[in-house]
Order: sequence, then structure tokens, then C-alpha cells
Amino acid sequence: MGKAAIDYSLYLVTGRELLPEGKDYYESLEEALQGGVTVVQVREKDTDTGEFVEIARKTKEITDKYNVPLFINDRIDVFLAVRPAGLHIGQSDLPLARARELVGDDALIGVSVSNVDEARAAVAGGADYVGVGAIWDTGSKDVTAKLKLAPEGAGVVLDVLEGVPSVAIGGIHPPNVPQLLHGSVSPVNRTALDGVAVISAIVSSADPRAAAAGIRAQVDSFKRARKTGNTQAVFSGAKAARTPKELIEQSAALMAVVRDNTPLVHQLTNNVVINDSANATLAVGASPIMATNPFDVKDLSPAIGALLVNFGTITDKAGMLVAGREANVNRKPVVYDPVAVGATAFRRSTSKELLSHWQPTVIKGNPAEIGALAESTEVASRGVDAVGGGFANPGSVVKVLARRKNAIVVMTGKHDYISDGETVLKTSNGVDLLEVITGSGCMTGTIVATFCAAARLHFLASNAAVENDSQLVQGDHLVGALAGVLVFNIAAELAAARPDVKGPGTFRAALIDELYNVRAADVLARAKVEVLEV
Ligand SMILES: Nc1ncnc2c1ncn2[C@@H]1O[C@H](COP(=O)(O)OP(=O)(O)OP(=O)(O)O)[C@@H](O)[C@H]1O
Ligand SMILES: Cc1ncsc1CCO
Repeated sequence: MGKAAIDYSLYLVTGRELLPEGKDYYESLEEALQGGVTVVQVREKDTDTGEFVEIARKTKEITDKYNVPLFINDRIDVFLAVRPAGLHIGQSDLPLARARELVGDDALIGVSVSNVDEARAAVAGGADYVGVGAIWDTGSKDVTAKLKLAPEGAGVVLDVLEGVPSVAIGGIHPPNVPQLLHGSVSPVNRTALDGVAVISAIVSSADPRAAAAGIRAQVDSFKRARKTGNTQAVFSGAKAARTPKELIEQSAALMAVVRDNTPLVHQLTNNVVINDSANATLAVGASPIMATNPFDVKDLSPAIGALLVNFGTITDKAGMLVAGREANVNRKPVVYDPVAVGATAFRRSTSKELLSHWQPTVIKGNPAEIGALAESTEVASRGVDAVGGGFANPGSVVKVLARRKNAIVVMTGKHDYISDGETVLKTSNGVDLLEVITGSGCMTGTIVATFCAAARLHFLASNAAVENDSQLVQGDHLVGALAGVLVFNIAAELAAARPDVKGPGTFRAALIDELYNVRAADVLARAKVEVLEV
């Protein structure tokens, strides 16, 4: 088996202890191979050497039949006795250089890495692939119980691999595979995983053939989508740069999509703004549902147009975890508003937990919130508000964060900055009165979610056959986010100009009126959008 020939798409690690009762190990293995497993690693932790060699030998007979390479976990003696394609070692096993001397240059060596330093060492030492993990906790069903690398952490590792193939491992199951593949695209080089490694998702299944086929289809379809550029990592799917005029026209066109389809916008938001947010959603022609219970959200998800998660008062974490995951599974846009995320340690850790559990489509925050997510100290906060002069280079901040989070980033304020990691937009609509009503940022998130629902519907109406399992969400969500920001801020301009508006109280009511009255012509006439070179 030549070194270049390996397809790492679906890497099965064996685990005889995890087999369902009555299921034979070899039968399960063969079915998994028929389902599309492309690499197998035999792992035996407490088995006598003689028995391990016998299991490895029989396993190799089966993998050879399917022309699939076999690796032995950790045990050089077993490797030498059976001579399969390769050996897989962890950080506490035989050192890589010593392993190489023993197995020879023709054998493959895979190395487990859990951070950038280990990855660099594995690459320098000549590893043929790396297993990146643990992505999630594997021991328990609650993958958030212990924070691990998460897709974002894997992405950072992928940037140092210099072309060495990678598989992710740890807590990987069909519902989180698209989140993993999309969320781990690396921030600098845009490298993607070569495959996913699973144990119980296949081994514990009564039907390993179907389990393997399902995950293989997810990986294959992600790889196909990467080739066409039609992935969450390249959100807009737009091949050519667009002018501000084109972007404004595309944004304005989504207003009719909202009114014609009345998308259901599921919102878990804080109890300060809940009523304003629901009314703002209705005013632009969509339908709000402010459901928070996890038992509720699971059934709702297939019917929604978009999800908003705003953790301003963090009262519904369980619902937020389930709602985001279900939205990913159902390929719906997720708008995340990390209100005051930098204000407390609890908020920072809760945000990490949410983002390790699901992939947002858009992250929207004020400069203090975006700064906290970017781990920058350039902008300070006072509670839910940002204070001070802002970032020296706001366009760069949103672009870098968008690439790191694989999400569109919207940073609000007097000017709003929006980026998908490629394009950076600056908008200059809105009025100072927005600063003296509470929840203007929260309402911006609501309207952005509404227009992301429209962006997806618009895409599906013209590309009906394209939606598939590999996609977290489809549609031009750069335009969805832009449309939300423009419609909200232009409605605010119209409201502030009314003679009956005397201050924040009347402005707040007038804002709902003008969200109801604002038309595409107003957006075309008033939108101030620049495309920044960053
Ligand atoms: N001075 C301003 N001029 C124009 N638009 C503004 C101004 N301040 C805020 N906005 C707009 O108001 C909305 C909210 O932005 P802001 O940055 O104030 O959010 P926030 O701090 O998260 O608000 P909150 O915490 O009250 O929800 C955005 O759409 C933004 O464009
Ligand atoms: C004032 C306030 N406190 C928690 S959430 C919220 C709404 C504005 O962000």
C-alpha cells in the first residue's frame, strides 16, 4: 500500500468492548467496511500480546479484502508480527523517531496531537498523518461536560500541518459531523480536515454498515462542497467581488422574501428585550417564537427559518445548547449574540460551551463583545455596553474573527463592520438615539436572523437540489447580515426624523412603526455601504 494512496475520510478505531450485545467483532468490522470505512486502526487496551496479534492478523485479512489500510495502536511488537500499513502512536507511547527506526521508512506512522506544539513536533518528526483531538469529551454523552479542543481548536492545529493529512477524533457522531467539518476550517490557510475518526458511532451500532455509510456521506459531501466553494466556510458562495451597489440591491431584494414567506424566527433571548424583539420581528413581516425549553425546541427546529441565541440574561442555557445543535442538524442559520460576554468569567465560559456545541452562521456584537471573543483588550466594556474610542482597525478585527470562528461577524456601533472572512463591509446608517434605548443591539440581532432566514429561502428557491447533509446552512448570509443591519438602521433613521419623536420613549415606539413601514426603496435610497480593503 503506497503512502500516497490513503483516503482518510472515515477512520474507524476498533473497540470490542463497545459492541452491542451479541454482535460479533469481525462481522461488525466487515459491515462497517461495506458501509464505507476507508481506514481501520485496531485498538486493544488490556489484551494479552498473543491474543492481540491474533485479532490484528484476522482484522488484516478482512481489511485487505476491502483494500483498506490497517493501523495498529501503540504496540510495535504487534505491528512487527502482522506488518499492516502502519502504526499509530500517542504522546505517551514510543517516541516518533524511535518508532520510525523500528517500523522502517515504508510503513506509515500516525501521531495523536492535542495542540499546536504537538502537531509541529509530529510534522517535523515525519508523521504520515495526525489524529487531532479530543474534539469533544468521549466518555460521556454530554459532550459539553468537559471542554475540549472543539472544532475551532482543531482548526488552529490544522494551520501548522504543512500538508500532513489529519483526522479529528473524540466524541464524533453524525449530528456533529457537519459542525466539525465546517467549524474546523483553519483560520489562516483555510485547510480542512481530511477525515473523521469514530469509535462508538460505528462500533456500538446494531447496523454498522448504515452508520458508516451515513458518516461517509457527510464527509464526501463536505469535500464535494469545498471543491465548488459552496460551504459554510465560504458563506456567500459569491465567486466575484461585489460592488456596494450590488450588495445593497441584493439586501433590498430580501425584504420581499421576508414578507412573502413570513419565516418563523426562533429566538432565545434575554428577558429585557423579549417583547421588543418579538414586535420587531413581526413588524418586518416575519413570525417570532420565543421558545426556550429544550423539549420545545427540538420539535420546533425543522419548521423554523432561523435561530437567534442571545445570552443577555443566560437563563436558558439548556435550551440554547439544544436549539443551536438542532439548527445545525436542520441546516438553519444561527445568529449568536454574546451579550456582555467579556463582563464575567461565567459569560466567557458559557460562550465557549455554546460555541463548542454548535456552529453559528453569524456572530453579532458591539465592539466590547467582539473584542472579548477575539481575546483582545483594545475595547473595554461597562456591563452590556462598549466604552471608549473603539478599535484602531475594526475591519481587520471582524475579518480575523470571522476566519477563526468560520462565521460571519457583525460588529455594531455608529458604523457597523461585517465580514465573512474574505469581504469586509462598513455601513454608516443609524442614529444616536439608538444608544439610549436598551436592546437596540439585541433587535439588530433579531432582524439579522430574520434576513438570514430570507437569504436561505432565497437560495433554496433557486437551487432546490443543492441542499444536502454536508451543509450547515446555505444561502448568502453576508447579504442576510447586511440586509438586517441596513433595514434596522434605516428604520431608525425614519423613526428619528418623525415630528412625534421627542426622546427614547417615543423613539422606541416609532422604531417598531418604521420597521413596519420601511420599504426596499428606502434601503436603496439611504443605504451607506463601503467595501473595505483590509
Ligand atoms: N451612534 C450611532 N449611530 C448610528 N447607529 C448606531 C449608533 N449606535 C448604535 N447604532 C446602531 O444601533 C444598533 C445597536 O448597536 P450597539 O452597538 O449600540 O449595540 P449594543 O451595545 O449591543 O446594544 P444593546 O446592548 O443596547 O442591545 C446597531 O444596529 C448599530 O448600527
Ligand atoms: C440591559 C441588559 N442586561 C442584560 S441583557 C440587556 C439588554 C441589552 O443588551
